[in-house]
Amino acid sequence: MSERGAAPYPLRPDGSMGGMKRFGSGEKLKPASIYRMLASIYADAKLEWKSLLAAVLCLCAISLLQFAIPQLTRITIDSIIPDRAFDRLFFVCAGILGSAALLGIFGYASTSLIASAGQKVLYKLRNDLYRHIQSLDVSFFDRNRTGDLMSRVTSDVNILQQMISSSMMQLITDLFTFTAIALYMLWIDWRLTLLLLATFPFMLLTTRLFGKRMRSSFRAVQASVADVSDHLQNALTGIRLIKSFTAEAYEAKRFEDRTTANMDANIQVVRLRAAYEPIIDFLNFAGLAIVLVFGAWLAMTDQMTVGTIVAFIAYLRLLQNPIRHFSRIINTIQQAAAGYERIMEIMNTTAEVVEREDAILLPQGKGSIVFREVDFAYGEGARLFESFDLELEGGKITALVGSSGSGKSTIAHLIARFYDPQGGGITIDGYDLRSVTLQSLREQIGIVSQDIVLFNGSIMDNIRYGRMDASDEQVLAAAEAANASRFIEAFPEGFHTQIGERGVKLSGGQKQRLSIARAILKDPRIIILDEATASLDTESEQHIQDALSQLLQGRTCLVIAHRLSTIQQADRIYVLEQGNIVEHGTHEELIHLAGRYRQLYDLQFPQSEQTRLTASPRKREVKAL
Ligand SMILES: Nc1ncnc2c1ncn2[C@@H]1O[C@H](COP(=O)(O)OP(=O)(O)OP(=O)(O)O)[C@@H](O)[C@H]1O
Repeated sequence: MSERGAAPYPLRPDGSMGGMKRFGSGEKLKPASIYRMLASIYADAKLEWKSLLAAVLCLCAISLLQFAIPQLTRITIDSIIPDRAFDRLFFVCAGILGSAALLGIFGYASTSLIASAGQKVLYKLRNDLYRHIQSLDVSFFDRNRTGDLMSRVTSDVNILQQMISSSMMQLITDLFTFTAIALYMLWIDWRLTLLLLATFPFMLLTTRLFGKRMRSSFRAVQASVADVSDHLQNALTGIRLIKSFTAEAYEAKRFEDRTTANMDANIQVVRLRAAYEPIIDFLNFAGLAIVLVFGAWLAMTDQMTVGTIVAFIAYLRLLQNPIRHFSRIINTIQQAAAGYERIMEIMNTTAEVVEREDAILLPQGKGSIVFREVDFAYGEGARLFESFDLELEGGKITALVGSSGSGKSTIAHLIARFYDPQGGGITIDGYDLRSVTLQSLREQIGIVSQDIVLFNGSIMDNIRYGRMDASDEQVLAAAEAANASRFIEAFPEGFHTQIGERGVKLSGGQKQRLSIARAILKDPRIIILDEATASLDTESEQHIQDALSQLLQGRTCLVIAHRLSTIQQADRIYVLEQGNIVEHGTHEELIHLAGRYRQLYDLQFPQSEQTRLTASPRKREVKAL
């Protein structure tokens, strides 16, 4: 197997990740993209239009109540106090308390309605995103970092959630309140109102200037979060490697570099916010000064009552609230828009390996696999195969040997259609892989490799992964055939023993037998063993060999092996070097050919060299290419 894992296939020279761009480079986020985000999110929210409508009505009521309370103050100052109307004080008191209670009720209703509609939209978005990521092909995962993808599904979606649940509601309330109050103030005294509103363009300008800078800082924050989670993911899964190389200090330093970038980006955001808020506060006070000075002059010249000035001051706060909140809301919206773009990048990435519209179900046949004039390169890399031909006879065992990087695993990947060749074609029983559905193709292929993935769950669940609808009896039979029953039953909880991160630990050989049981249960027509016994000791290898011979019976098998002891029974062995077949034949034929295979064999079994010298030099009918 090639070394995939620690550093996935790197970025292209331009820093891009193929289908998907990387973020954090300060690209421009246009208002149009914010609008598109809102439109698309709220298009999804249409499903929830009844709750949204009810929430909007609640918000209107909140705006009216917020407008009404200062009116009570004005009435008290302007008419109740001068008239000494003690009896009306009760109504003022009841009015204020009643309005406050209603504000609470409408606030509760609108918050919970919007929050639950928002949650439902995000639930859908997160699941769509996950489903879409799963539908993308292997090359997408080669190009993109796991931690980065994880942060898109988790933290980017969370930011959107924050925006939908709290910020948007605040924005809507503010807009209603602002419009109602501005109209009222204009009606009462348009000169004072216009004077007051003169500070608003400055506020908007400041918000806009800071908004631009904040946006790129947010992107940097989000990109650094992705870097941190990517590093964590790599380091935690590779903790054994780190320890064996005592690379803890080196890794800690690399982690520190990423957290430093994250800290710097966050500090930048805080600094911007810290500079922005005092400017807005200053403009707010300028508004207050205008109301007080100009209002006092109006009152002194009997053009306005004191009550109206007090109401104006109360309204001023409400009028400024939207702008005040706007900075916070705009932050969240900016963050959400950056997150949304990152999410949409994935959603807009399409798989390269796709099913044709007229794809048919691959019929059950003998399972003969033919590569005809196949050209293949990974991504933009150098060509690995050129006009490559290969035949795997149905129902027979074919082995691939050759030096590391010669392309053995790639052949397995091409058969499973993890990648498509750029030229030529691959057929199974005469059906081009591109003409059949992916499901029907992959259902007929079982892959057992050296890297065994077991999920958190019981042993039973893990074997059943091979065929979800299998009965318990079938799972037990598969485990028996894979020589796994004995060790499974030795656990106190038998097949219900939990494995994975928080369950029991299994040895390499035990894991391997579970993966073979899984493949036996799947009962595929084609089996690919990719270095399946590479890292086992002799004892467990014997168990596994027995299990494997059960698995291989009557199927088309492709065995990729470095250890030549495991493939001597193969019907045909191909020796691959740098994407070319250099020899093929049976084990005996290749030994007598005394070529590359013989060379590899002698390296692994030095005592056979002696045998060779004494063996008759009878030439077999061997094809050496
Ligand atoms: N996903 C990938 N993206 C880019 N290049 C890849 C990818 N997988 C493999 N390669 C490259 O393709 C070549 C063939 O790799 P492959 O894994 O098929 O070799 P192999 O014969 O199976 O090697 P080994 O015996 O070491 O497993 C190597 O040069 C490898 O670096």
